[in-house]
Amino acid sequence: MTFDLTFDNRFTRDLPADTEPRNFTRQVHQAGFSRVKPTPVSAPKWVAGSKEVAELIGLDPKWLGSAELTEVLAGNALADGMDPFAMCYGGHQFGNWAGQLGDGRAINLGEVVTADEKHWTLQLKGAGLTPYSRTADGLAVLRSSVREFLCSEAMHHLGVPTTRALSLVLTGEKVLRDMFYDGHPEHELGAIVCRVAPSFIRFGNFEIFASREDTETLQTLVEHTIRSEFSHLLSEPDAEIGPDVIAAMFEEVCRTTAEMVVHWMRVGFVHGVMNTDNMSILGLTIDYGPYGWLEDYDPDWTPNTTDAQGRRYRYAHQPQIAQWNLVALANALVPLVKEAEPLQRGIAVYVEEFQKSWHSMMAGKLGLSKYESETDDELVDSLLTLLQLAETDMTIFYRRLADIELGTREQPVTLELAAVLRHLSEAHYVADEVTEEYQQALMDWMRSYQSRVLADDGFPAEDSQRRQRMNAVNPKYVLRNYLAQLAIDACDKGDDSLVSELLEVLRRPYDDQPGKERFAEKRPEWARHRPGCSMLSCSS
Ligand SMILES: Nc1ncnc2c1ncn2[C@@H]1O[C@H](COP(=O)(O)OP(=O)(O)OP(=O)(O)O)[C@@H](O)[C@H]1O
Ligand SMILES: [Mg+2]
Repeated sequence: MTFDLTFDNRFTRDLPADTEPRNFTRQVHQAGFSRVKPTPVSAPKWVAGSKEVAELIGLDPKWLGSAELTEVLAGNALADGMDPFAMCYGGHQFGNWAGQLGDGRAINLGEVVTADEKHWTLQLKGAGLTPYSRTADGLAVLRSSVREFLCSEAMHHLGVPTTRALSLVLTGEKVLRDMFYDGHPEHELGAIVCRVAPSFIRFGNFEIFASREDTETLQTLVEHTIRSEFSHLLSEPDAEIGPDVIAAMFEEVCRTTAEMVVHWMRVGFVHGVMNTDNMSILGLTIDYGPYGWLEDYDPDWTPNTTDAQGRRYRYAHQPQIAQWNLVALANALVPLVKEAEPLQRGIAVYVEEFQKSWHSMMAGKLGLSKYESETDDELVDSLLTLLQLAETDMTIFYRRLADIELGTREQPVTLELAAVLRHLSEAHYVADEVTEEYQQALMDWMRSYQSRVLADDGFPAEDSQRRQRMNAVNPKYVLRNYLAQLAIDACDKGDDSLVSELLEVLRRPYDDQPGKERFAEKRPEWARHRPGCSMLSCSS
């Protein structure tokens, strides 16, 4: 079976392979990967697929849902040209070096090469044991697979760099999970997501070889990465890969990582487990585990129950953590770059790039032509304080702010409390918190905002144009935590219609989509403390 796909497996060609052919848990040395086949499953069943991802990799969408493709994407069959393997990587977890981790339940099928010569690695998540499974079972449950599938695609359509998801299938197997780590494991439905990305190389792939002082394999991995993903940095295709090029690659990783995190901040995404093994060398969001979406704007929020104490991966801390992770990557590259200075330059680029992108992102959210530090530092700071003064839904707030008429420089609208509240009340979670003091702060801010908008020389100060600009960067539809949970509840009962409906709505997150407003509403009260809606377990 070929599905008319052509494979060109660069990773397995370029990197040294593990010489042990048997599949058992172990430390794997001086190898980039181990060849391992997905474990066959009893009753594969198609749940959902992404037509855009099929097209991206040159797969005729007619195959989506077919028995033939379901078999392959559930791990029961291989298409011609596939050469399945699990990668060896390490990582810093919650700030500590964790040693070898590796693809413990992800199995790469191979790299599809498209007519325009792009490479796309297909990877099954939850496809069975590998040498890197440690004490776990190599499997994934439907609950976490629905979350990964929907969020990958939602993030892409929001314009956030991310790995993609081609398919979601049920395996027919039961998987035992202790969701709350409280000694009450239960059987859940097993599932597999097929992820797609140009490369799944993580910071941890470099760290593992550096930690073992295996400079040779480290150099091989860096050469492979640069030749296949950063070839634009080479003066000619087979130019030698020395310290300068490696430092240039690092600088680019710093830049793309900064951009990725700014996007997260823009849409209110909290990754939840930003360990270095979950950081992509391409600046893609990877590993949709205990992630969550900010509902009320709370910079200290993290969805990950495992991180509830230290809150290392809370929303507002993500930019610093990304920098910490980049330092870990830099340390891994020191043996090849030889000196620290060029890598420190990369970190400085991260800081600069983040600051710059964050400013233009905030200006965009507010409908300003550009960020002026002199006025806008104060405007943004006071807004972020205001959003916490009364529990305020971040997504709804920015959409509704765009609707408030400010008038023009010649004819400013006189802002009235009642009118402002009419627009914004939908964003407030607790009516009692809209106190007089809050109303005062809100109106003070609204007036400064109005003067700033009307004084903006870069854009014509027309309300309708400002609304259009704001709505292009402030989504109406995000994968609210409780919506994902509703889709999971239905799916658990065999009804996958909500998964498909959400996938469809989230394809156009910035459009109004009449008839779909219920997916843009704030979190209902029942979901405030419900597991899966407000807090997520790592058990997936
Ligand atoms: N059920 C499991 N079986 C085997 N290994 C697992 C399982 N769950 C997690 N791991 C491994 O534990 C490590 C850390 O897990 P983490 O939760 O970051 O990743 P993940 O959700 O499995 O996958 P990915 O990062 O590929 O999206 C990784 O090496 C991962 O492969
Ligand atoms: Mg992971």
